[in-house]
Amino acid sequence: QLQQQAAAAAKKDGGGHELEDGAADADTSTTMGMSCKRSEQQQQLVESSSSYDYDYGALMKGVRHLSDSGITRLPDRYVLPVSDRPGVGLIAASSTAAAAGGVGRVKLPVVDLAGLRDPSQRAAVLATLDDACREYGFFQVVNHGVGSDVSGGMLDVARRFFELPLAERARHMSADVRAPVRYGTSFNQAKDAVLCWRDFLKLVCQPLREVVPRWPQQPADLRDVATGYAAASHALFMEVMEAALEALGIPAPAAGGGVLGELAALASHMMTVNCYPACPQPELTLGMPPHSDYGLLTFVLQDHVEGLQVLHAGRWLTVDPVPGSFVVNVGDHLEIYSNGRYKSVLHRVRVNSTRPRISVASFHSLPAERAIGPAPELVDDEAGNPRRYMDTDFATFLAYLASADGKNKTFLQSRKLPLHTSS
Ligand SMILES: O=C(O)CCC(=O)C(=O)O
Ligand SMILES: [Fe+2]
Repeated sequence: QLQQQAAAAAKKDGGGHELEDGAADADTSTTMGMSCKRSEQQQQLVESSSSYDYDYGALMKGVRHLSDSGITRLPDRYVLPVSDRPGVGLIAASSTAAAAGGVGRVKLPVVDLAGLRDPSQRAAVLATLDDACREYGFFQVVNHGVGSDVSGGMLDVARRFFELPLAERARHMSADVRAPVRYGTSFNQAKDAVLCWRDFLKLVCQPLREVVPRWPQQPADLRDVATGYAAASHALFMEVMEAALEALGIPAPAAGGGVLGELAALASHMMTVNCYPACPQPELTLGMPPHSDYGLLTFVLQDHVEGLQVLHAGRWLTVDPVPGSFVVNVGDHLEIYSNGRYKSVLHRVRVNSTRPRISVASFHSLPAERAIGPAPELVDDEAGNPRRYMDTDFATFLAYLASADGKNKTFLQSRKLPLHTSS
């Protein structure tokens, strides 16, 4: 029976794509085509919503294994169609965006947490944060107080995890997307028609005390280091979320109230440790396809190697890595909660031929079953601020996947109220 399942999985893998039409095949010179990629968390939900079986064959060895084996040519499974390759600049349908096209660099707006903590500077920092979330959906935080022992230690233990023998890493492979620990490769290895040049270790971080005993025991310090890092990331998330709510003009609730109170009581938190090894033909593939993130805010810690690109005004901008800073981006839930004021934007990861790259992405949001809609404070028909999104929870997400919408709209687009679909 296992063999049958593996065969079925391999077949789906080869072009099944029943929930994902358009991702690889669509005309990617339009934003719509590009938008069909779902976020990692969304992919997970897809896996959990269909009885999916993995092909535990050669594929599963991942790209670290391929890179270590010294290949000089990119295997066909990783070669993207020409229109999806990273060097192709034309990514938007509109002529202005097409004219802008291409690839550039960006120094993300800087949100200084020391300034945020200083009453005389807080308003100015909030204005920077507000601009960044509207314009880019991305910013970086500095002076955050998370020590280099914590963040540098996390990157270091991540690197050592991927240096473990494959057999040790493979102990954590799991088809159960809710497993507190999961090791794998590509974006959604069971479904990707073209694989991505990425291996990952996914750690569920909530409730922290309960899940840590299920995390890897190798390297021996991983649990300790990742626990400290997860706690720091959660604390940072709470502080930045509080600032974002203030910037949005949502009054601070009485202690324990409002969204912040809910998050303090119960938040969802997942960490993905990404490994992008050196790749023999980086211009033919991607480490991660264009996608948006599903939660409220994502905190990305990256090493000194660039690779993250953000879609802005029709161009892919490479984010300059700033050692010691966190890259923060708005997820789908915050776009909805802010009634469209903040943008959950597409981003992707490029790889290169000489330098392996490690990143750690922490996804923070409300619990999956909590319905999220625009904050009432931000909806005011008379002031020209009608409600722009329907309420959204896990169940509506699954319904979207099963619907025709899932084939040609992003999840976010599918949650927009009809009046505003063109905006
Ligand atoms: O590797 C990166 O810099 C970004 C990772 C990312 O976008 C994700 O994990 O969702
Ligand atoms: Fe992402």
